[in-house]
Amino acid sequence: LLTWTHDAAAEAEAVAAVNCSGHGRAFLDGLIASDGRPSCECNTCYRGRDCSLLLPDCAADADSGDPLFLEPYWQQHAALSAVVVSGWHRMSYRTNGDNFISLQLETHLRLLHEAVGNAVTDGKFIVFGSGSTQLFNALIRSLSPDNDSSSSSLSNVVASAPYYPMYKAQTALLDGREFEWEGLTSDWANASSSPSPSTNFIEFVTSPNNPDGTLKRPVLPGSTVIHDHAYYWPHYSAIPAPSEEDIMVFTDSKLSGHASSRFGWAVIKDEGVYRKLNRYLKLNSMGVSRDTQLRVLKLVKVIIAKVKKQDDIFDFGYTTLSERWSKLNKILSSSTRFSLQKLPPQYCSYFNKIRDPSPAFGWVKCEREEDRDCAAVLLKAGIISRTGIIFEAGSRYTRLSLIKTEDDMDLLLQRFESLVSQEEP
Ligand SMILES: C=C(NCc1c(COP(=O)(O)O)cnc(C)c1O)C(=O)O
Repeated sequence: LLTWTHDAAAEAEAVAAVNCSGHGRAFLDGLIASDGRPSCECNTCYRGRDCSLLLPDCAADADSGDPLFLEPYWQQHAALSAVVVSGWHRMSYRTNGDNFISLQLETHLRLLHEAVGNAVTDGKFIVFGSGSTQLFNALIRSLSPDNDSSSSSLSNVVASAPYYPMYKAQTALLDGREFEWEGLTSDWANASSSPSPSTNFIEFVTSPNNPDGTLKRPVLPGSTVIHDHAYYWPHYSAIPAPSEEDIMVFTDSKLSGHASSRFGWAVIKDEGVYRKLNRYLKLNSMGVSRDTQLRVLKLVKVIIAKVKKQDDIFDFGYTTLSERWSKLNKILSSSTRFSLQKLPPQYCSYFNKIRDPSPAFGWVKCEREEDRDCAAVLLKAGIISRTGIIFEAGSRYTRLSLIKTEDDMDLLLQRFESLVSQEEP
């Protein structure tokens, strides 16, 4: 018999029942409409009280990697994935001593990596971040010489193009005396004189890569490598073998799709780096919200319980992305103006089969000499993409997000089909 949770449950179910025509949703903390009920928050190009109006000639927005393709999965598993937060849930600053993490959640993340087979965590430490974004600079500072150390060496932070722009933007913003952004690995790898031994290189290696989905390896010999495995899950990539790197970063934004919960984690081999990281996170934010940790624990438990069983999230995600890729590839197969990255089918230990690629993003190249600004060409055709310039890959490339809502994907396919149909045979 429910007592004090009854009203909270009723409130949550009432909001979930608000009709947004399948082109939006209402939230408990959404704006209140004139009739006193939470408003629908509509998908791109949809408007009206119930999101039923599709704006004509509205641009398809394929810019951000907003992982809403997984929203239907959680709506289909509402009872399993909901969590009620009591008014007195974990009010203290302290959780499990000084590292601010839920031991249950840490245990379940280890179980998840074991079940999926994408990372080895035995004998390694785990640290939580408010998004993996918070962990990038935490790691750079923890891997750089202490500013009070005698060594004058700096950490040169580098990445291979095309790379996730956040690495450069954040490092430049938070630039400290101990480190600075030093550009492309290729410039250093080809440098005539190898970097002086006192120079410490920190290399971001994103595998699978954002924007092009390729599985990447470090380029610079002797560099300290941060392996960003945001997309090393079966939705997006074959899992040939578990990653056993010394520094690995993951995010729930791409695992369950809960980008707004701001939850990432790092798997760290070296205890010294682990301790420095913990100190950074204590001084920077005193840990990740415990409300978020509770919610992520619930989601991870659902994912683990369904691993390799009927309707597990990885099957849902891979099936959804594969269908989207086959439609996009079909449209572009008849184009001589645009091409997409070509990734090989690969054996996946999770599905135990050779599988087609299903990366989160399409990496489009404009092939015509005159189409130098590829993002501008697509924008003119009503497609918002993310220019290759910010990935340091030049303007002839542009990125398409394939992980947004079904509505976004439908609009993108419509606009691209129309654009390609205008090509002279
Ligand atoms: C949302 C997008 N990127 C998220 C991302 C992140 C962000 O993770 P958070 O945990 O949401 O902060 C980390 N690493 C890589 C390689 C990523 O691509 C994007 O590129 O549009």
